[in-house]
Amino acid sequence: GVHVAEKEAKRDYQEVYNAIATKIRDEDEYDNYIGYGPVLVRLAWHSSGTFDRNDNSGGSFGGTYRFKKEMNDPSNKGLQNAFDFLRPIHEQFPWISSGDLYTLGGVTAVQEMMGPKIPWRSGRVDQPENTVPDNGRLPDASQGASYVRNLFDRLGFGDRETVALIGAHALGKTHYENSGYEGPWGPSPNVFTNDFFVNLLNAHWTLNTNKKGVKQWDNDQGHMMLPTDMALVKDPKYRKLVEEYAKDQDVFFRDFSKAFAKLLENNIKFPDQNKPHYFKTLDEQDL
Ligand code: HEM
Ligand SMILES: Nc1c(Br)cnc2ccccc12
Repeated sequence: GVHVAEKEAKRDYQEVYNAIATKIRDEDEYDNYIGYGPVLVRLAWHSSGTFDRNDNSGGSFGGTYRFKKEMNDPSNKGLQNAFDFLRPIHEQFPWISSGDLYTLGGVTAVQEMMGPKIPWRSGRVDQPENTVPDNGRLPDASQGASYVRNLFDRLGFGDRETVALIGAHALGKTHYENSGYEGPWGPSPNVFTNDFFVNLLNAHWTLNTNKKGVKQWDNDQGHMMLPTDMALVKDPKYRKLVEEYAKDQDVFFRDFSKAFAKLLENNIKFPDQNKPHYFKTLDEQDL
């Protein structure tokens, strides 16, 4: 059922943001100098993406990613790097819940990679191991548009929100050992832009079967797209939205911010007194 967030305690969440942001800035060598930003965004998404609006199960509230059943979900391969990155932050701020930490990590990463401000509320409360949702709720990359539409409908999202959210694939890369997809990183691996949409529309894509027998799209500049990425230009309704975001990065940023905040708060009711935080970036604080 829907969880009720606990009333916000007198805590300095900007301090936690700054600790995460400083660590992202310092540890820049991870993943061939892409850094930890993208994998932190993916952890926030995967810890929230287990939500099912049909029975109000899953979602970020209980921080259940910390249990091996969820950590070992094949869909979560590679996210251990984000979990290990956040461990010393959790030791420094033991009062923050796992769910608040995983989602705050994603918000910090988006903002420090020059993405839009993401409003964030505290109050998630760790839940016990017997509340871990079943594996298999996170999306399969080999599928087409109708699968994507159904999966994001289960998460409570329409077409606009779905296309905006998948725009996060401008960040980071696929890793053979994690998902069976291999690709040199995208056009802007650690800077948040609308390049994913520009790339989708402008490059010449060919479908290849890689060494693991997995089908992926490759282009002449060495970028790759997943079948579910390509579905966004094959489906006429999605394609309209891809064209809109490719033309206007500000509209993409506005829609992404709303959808990402909603994703991280699915299945949670927040008390009115828990106001959304709009965190300052390190640059804005001259740190
Ligand atoms: C149809 C929906 C989606 C599918 C099938 C999908 C699938 C994948 C796959 C297969 C990878 C590569 C993982 C690896 O090999 O390390 C990946 C990476 C990534 N995904 Fe998605 N994803 C989806 C939606 C999203 C959404 C909604 C977000 C965030 C809002 C997101 C953020 C990321 C990021 C940032 C990476 C790069 C991680 C890294 O560089 O380590 N994805 N995704
Ligand atoms: N950089 C990416 C591009 Br460009 C296209 N698709 C992706 C899917 C997952 C992770 C990264 C990417």
